[in-house]
Formats: sequence, C-alpha cells, structure tokens
Amino acid sequence: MDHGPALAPRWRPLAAARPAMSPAWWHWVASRDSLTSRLTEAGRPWRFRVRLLGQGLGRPRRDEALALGLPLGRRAWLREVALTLDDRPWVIARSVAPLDQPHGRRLERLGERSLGHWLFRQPDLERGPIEVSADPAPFHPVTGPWGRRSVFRHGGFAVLVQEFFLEAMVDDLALPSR
Ligand SMILES: C=C(O[C@@H]1C=C(C(=O)O)C=C[C@H]1O)C(=O)O
Repeated sequence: MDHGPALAPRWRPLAAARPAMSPAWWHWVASRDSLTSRLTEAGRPWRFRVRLLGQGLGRPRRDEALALGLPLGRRAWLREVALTLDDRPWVIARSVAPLDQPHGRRLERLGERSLGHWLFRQPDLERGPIEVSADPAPFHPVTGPWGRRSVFRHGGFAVLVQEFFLEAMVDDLALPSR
C-alpha cells in the first residue's frame, strides 16, 4: 500500500480545470452524486463490480495527509480498488480514512461492496469541494484523462476519496480524450 516516492498528482479546483475539460468529461468529473450508481447505469448491460486491490494500515502521501488535516506520518486506513465493468477497469480509486475517528476501520469490513453505497446512505453526508488532476494515479500504473478527489464527512467520520478515470472508460463509452 505504500508506493514509495511516486509523484503526487497536482490538484486544482474543479473550476480551474473546466476550460480544458470537454462537456462529456465535465458530466463525470463534476458530478457529486454516487459514481457507483453512474457507472452501473452507464455500463449497462455490463456488470459493475468493485475489485479490491489492497487495503491496510499505512502512511498517507503528503498531499493526502494535508487534504485530511492529518499530521504527516500519522498512519491511516488505506483502500485501493478498481471499479470495473465486465471486469474492465474504468476507474481506479484510493481512499484514506484517519483511524482516530468513529468507523475509522469501517472501510476494513467493506470488502468488495462499494464505499459509495455506504457513504450515500448516510443522511448527514457532506462532500467537500472536488479537485481535479490531469496527472496519473501515483498508486497504480494505469493512465487516463482525469483524476479527482474530495473529502466525504458524516458525523465525526472523514474519508478522502481519489478516483482516476481510465482509458478503458474512454474507449468503452467513446468519450473525448479529455
Ligand atoms: C464514493 C463512491 O464510492 C466509490 C467506491 C469506492 C470503493 O468501494 O472503494 C471508491 C471510490 C468511489 O468511486 C461512489 O460510488 O461515489
């Protein structure tokens, strides 16, 4: 789970990325509802599945720790998944949850159930601003047009969710390259 000194993506506010983003990608990157639901719908008749790539305790990257207000070096729960349609990865995601909070290890029990299904069931769910990057995911050797991240909070729980849209999704949905 600790991928060494891979370069951190350069994150910028969603609005700053808009001029460089096609409307079709804006529809995906700027959406604030459940990505799981959108992928399931857009991917029909293919089967949506969360594939757990790895999870465990680890030290967030500097940009992750800063996004969560975590002291550098403080360990957290790390979860990496691929969101697949017919087993083709359309999105790769890495979520970081501080431990000293209720449900801190809640992600541990998720397995291959979508984090989104649980998050979007929380009535007091808050989602922070979405930031965007055109850099590749530093935790997995795959490429794609856009990455995004935001912090979800409910009650005293917070989780940073980073999602990188991949080339297979571009191809399968005939989306613009950016
Ligand atoms: C936040 C959501 O959950 C999705 C599911 C994830 C998981 O199971 O680890 C990670 C990223 C998200 O795209 C969502 O569906 O919007």
